[in-house]
Parts: sequence; C-alpha cells; structure tokens
Amino acid sequence: MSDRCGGCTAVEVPYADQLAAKDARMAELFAGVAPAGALRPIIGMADPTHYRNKVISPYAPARGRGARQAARAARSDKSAHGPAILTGMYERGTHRLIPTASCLIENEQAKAVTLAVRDIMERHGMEPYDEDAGTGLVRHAVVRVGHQSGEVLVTIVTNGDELPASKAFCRELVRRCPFVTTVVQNVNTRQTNVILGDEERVLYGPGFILDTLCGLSFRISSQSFYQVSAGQTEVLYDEAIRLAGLDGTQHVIDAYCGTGTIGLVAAARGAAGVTGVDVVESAIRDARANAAHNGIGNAQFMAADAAVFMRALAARRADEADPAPLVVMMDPPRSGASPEFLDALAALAPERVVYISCDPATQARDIRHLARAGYEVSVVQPVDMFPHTDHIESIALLARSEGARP
Ligand SMILES: C[S@@+](CC[C@H](N)C(=O)[O-])C[C@H]1O[C@@H](n2cnc3c(N)ncnc32)[C@H](O)[C@@H]1O
Repeated sequence: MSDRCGGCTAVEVPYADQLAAKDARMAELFAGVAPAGALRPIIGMADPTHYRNKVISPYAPARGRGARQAARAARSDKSAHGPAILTGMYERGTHRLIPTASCLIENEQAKAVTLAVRDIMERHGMEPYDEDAGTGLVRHAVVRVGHQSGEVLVTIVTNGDELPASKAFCRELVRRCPFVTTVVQNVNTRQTNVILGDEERVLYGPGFILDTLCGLSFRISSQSFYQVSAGQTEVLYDEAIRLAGLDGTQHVIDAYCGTGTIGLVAAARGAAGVTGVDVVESAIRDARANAAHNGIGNAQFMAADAAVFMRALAARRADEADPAPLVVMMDPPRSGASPEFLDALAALAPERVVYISCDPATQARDIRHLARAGYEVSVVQPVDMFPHTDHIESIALLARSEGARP
C-alpha cells in the first residue's frame, strides 16, 4: 500500500536503517558547511508509529462497479443504503483516492473518526464531494488530537452552507467515537486543492481543543498551526532551548513564530523577554491568546514580514546605548529564509542564532550566507519528526565569530 498511497516512502525500510540514511543525507548536505564534529547523529522517535496527531481525510464517490462493490464490502454498517464512499490517501502524484482502513503513521483515534464519518455519511445518504464535477457535500474531515490532553477536534469541510441533520450527525459521531470533544463545520465552495475555507461554525463542544507542550497549554482551533507530531516536538524544542543557552539576561526573537510555541517555551525557560514575528495575522492572534492563557507577561507578538521586522529592529538597536544581549530563534518554512532576512539578521548581530528547519538543504544554503556575514556553526542536530518519510528536521546553532563586525 505504501508504494501507492503517497504517504510514506520508506515504510518497508527498518527504522534503524532509515535513521542511518538520514544521517548520511545530512553529512552530504553539511560537508563544507559545518566543521568536523559539529554534525550530531539524528535523534530518532521513541515509537515511530501513529505519531501524526493531525489527519486529513478526503471523501469521494466510489466510481465504477468494482470500486462501489469494494467500498460497500468495507462498510462496517451493512444496513447502510447511501452512496458508496471512498476515504483514505491519494495515490502518489495523482488525485485518485486509495481507500485505507488503517495507517502506520496516523493517530489511531483520528483514523477511526475519519472512517466513522464515512459510515455515517453512507447511512444518512450524505453525498461526498466530486472534485471533477464540483458537486456533492462533504469534502474532507480534518481531525486533530491533543497529544497529552487526548481532546479531539473534528472539522467537517463542506461544499456549501447547509449540513442537513447536523445535530444527528454529531450525536452519531460522538456515540461511535466518544473521545471526540468538539465538531466544527468549515465551508469551502472553491474548486481548489486548499482544504479549509474561511467560514466556520461550531456544531458541538467549545470549537477548540487544548494540548500541553513542554509544560505549557496551547489552544488549537481548526485553522491554527500546530506541529503534527507533538511528542517529538517536545524533543525538538528541549534541544533548541538548550542550545539557545538562556541565562535570564537575553532577549529572544522568535522569527517565523507561528502560534508562538517556541517563544513561549523560551519565555518560560530563562528568556528575559520574547518578541515573536509571523506574517500570518491569525497565527499572531493565537500566539497572543496562548501567552495570556499561560500567564506569560514577558512575550509580545507582531504580525509582519520577518525580514522587514528584523531590518527595523536592527536600525532601532543601533541607536540604543546598551542593548540587551540577543538570541534569535528562527523556524522558517521549507523554502528557508530570504537573503533580505539573513542580511537583516547579520546587521542585528545577535550573539547566538538557533535555526530550526524542516528542510536541511535550504538551511545549509542559509548557513553559508550567514558564514559570509561572520557567523560560525558549532552544532547541527537533526531530529526525526517524520519517520517512514524522507523528511528531516534540523537544528543548527550559530554564533558570531570573534572579531566579526555587525
Ligand atoms: C515552519 S512554520 C513555524 C511555526 C512555529 N515556529 C512552530 O513551530 O509552530 C513557518 C512559519 O513561517 C511563517 N512565515 C512564512 N513566511 C514568512 C515571512 N516572510 N515573514 C514572517 N513569517 C513567515 C508562516 O506563517 C509559518 O507560521
């Protein structure tokens, strides 16, 4: 199945060999970038199964007699009379749905919810979305599970405002999956690959879940960014904060902060103050709410382009008589940081930079850029956030070399 469903590329490879292959890839990428001894072995996941606490499942009509018969045979409820519906993963490189009853990496409760939604749809005659024709109602279920709290948020994405018998739908879903704590309807009528639309209504429960990460509590709604592998995120953040070497005197810039998770953990673990910046306004609203929710008063969050923000900050600090020592923690998207951001970072001249990346190739490129501006990398620590795939997360610690001028 793995070779078809498009999810895991390395599921047939023993986990130890997957880690060795990732170490070899990192050595290749960082040859000539990090000095000998700086690159550490990857930190593997204690249990590399069912780690994804966010599961996105599309629904589609079963086409052709064979597919319909197979879908009906897979029904847990044999008395269902509605349309035969497929749910699972897309075949690699296509939009063809491969029905899957189980998955090695998805959270098992979340997977059970996606299957229960399909069964309820079939029982109640709810049409799945047909992406070619743009017809039908239910497009996706997005299920998020609180790693520590166990709370479960289900977002049903519909192609239209109406969700007939929504109360009965929720009742039936909670009866089948009693761990579901809240259900939200998201309306997306656009013919696009983007999963969520802008309009939402809460159908059941509070409309969000809470989860605990590194001892702090985070509020997760259907649109919030939250790491999909929360258990290993604690390993990643513990390592990043340790490398930041916070001793109570430094101000931390959390660049590309999302909902503020890294900055808030830094605020709780030795930063004198934190300023977070992200370009997405809703993420900044969530970050501020998360700070308030945790009673953290020394963290502020700005909605801005990170490069523009860094340039302005560098100009302000140049005028300060005795600026506080600064540590920049940065976690850009896969494309890495822009040259403008890196130049502004060099002008800001923090004593340390902790660079977290989900694409070590762009991270190595950016470290080369920072080396030309006088920064030296002393540690590169890969962390396996996505077992059975070829993705690697990596933390790099950089410091301004002796004699380097901002
Ligand atoms: C990998 S996520 C990191 C999120 C966060 N640090 C976390 O761990 O939850 C990258 C973030 O960069 C933000 N981003 C992308 N381009 C940006 C830009 N030019 N300026 C500021 N933020 C940006 C995205 O909105 C996203 O939240």
